[in-house]
Amino acid sequence: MTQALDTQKTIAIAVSNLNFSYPDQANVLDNLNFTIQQGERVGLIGPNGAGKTTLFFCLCGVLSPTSGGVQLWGKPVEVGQFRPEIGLVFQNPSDQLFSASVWDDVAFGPENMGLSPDEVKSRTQKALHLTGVTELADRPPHHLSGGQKRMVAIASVLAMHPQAIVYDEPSANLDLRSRRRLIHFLQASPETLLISSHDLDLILEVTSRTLLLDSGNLIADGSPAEIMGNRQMMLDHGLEVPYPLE
Ligand SMILES: Nc1ncnc2c1ncn2[C@@H]1O[C@H](COP(=O)(O)OP(=O)(O)OP(=O)(O)O)[C@@H](O)[C@H]1O
Repeated sequence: MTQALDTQKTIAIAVSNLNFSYPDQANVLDNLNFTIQQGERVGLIGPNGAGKTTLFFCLCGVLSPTSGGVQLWGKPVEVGQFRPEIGLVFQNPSDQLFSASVWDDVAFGPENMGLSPDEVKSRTQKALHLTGVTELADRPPHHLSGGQKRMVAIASVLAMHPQAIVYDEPSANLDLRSRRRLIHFLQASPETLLISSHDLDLILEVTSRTLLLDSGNLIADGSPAEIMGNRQMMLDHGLEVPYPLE
């Protein structure tokens, strides 16, 4: 009994019989089942339109599944209910940044969690420091470069102290130096991570388990080498074996 409870405690994300259809697009997610253990670092790969972003929106309660569901640490996700234990870094950081200054954007989450002004300040400072954007604190987010916006968007999520973070295409539009910095940052991140990307080298460097999604179906779930090194399977799903696995 105790052992069963302990095992359950370590499951951070549980997806059960998850189906999702948009009003004009049926079966975008087709009966997905998987769990992610606390502390795991998982890469989600798949061609354009596979359903990766839709899955992330279901995990974070932005979209309500057509049937089935998601549990975070054993508690069902309800659409629209704020779950501070999971954070979502959007594909386009501009979708996440809306305040007059970087500081205000990063402080927004902790403020809305009802934390004391001292705690909000301390979390904001720490998140800006961790992401290396302290010097941008007074700048308007819409004046920043793509790479700077990305790190501010990550800071705004970190300030809420989530235990799991879902990153949607985190290296999109980053130059080589910013991408390398992001990879180092992700490698040092202590949270449970689920990262979707077409940048398979990043997935290889940062994660230790790969989920392959295509047409809303979970095609494969295994080690990065086993999945991304499988030339035929990668080709069948519009992907290529990343260079280090060739
Ligand atoms: N708001 C929407 N309304 C209707 N259909 C949508 C909507 N958003 C996405 N879709 C459709 O759902 C499917 C999955 O899209 P989704 O954005 O989840 O895929 P993705 O794997 O994240 O793709 P990409 O790699 O191109 O970002 C696609 O066929 C897409 O056209």
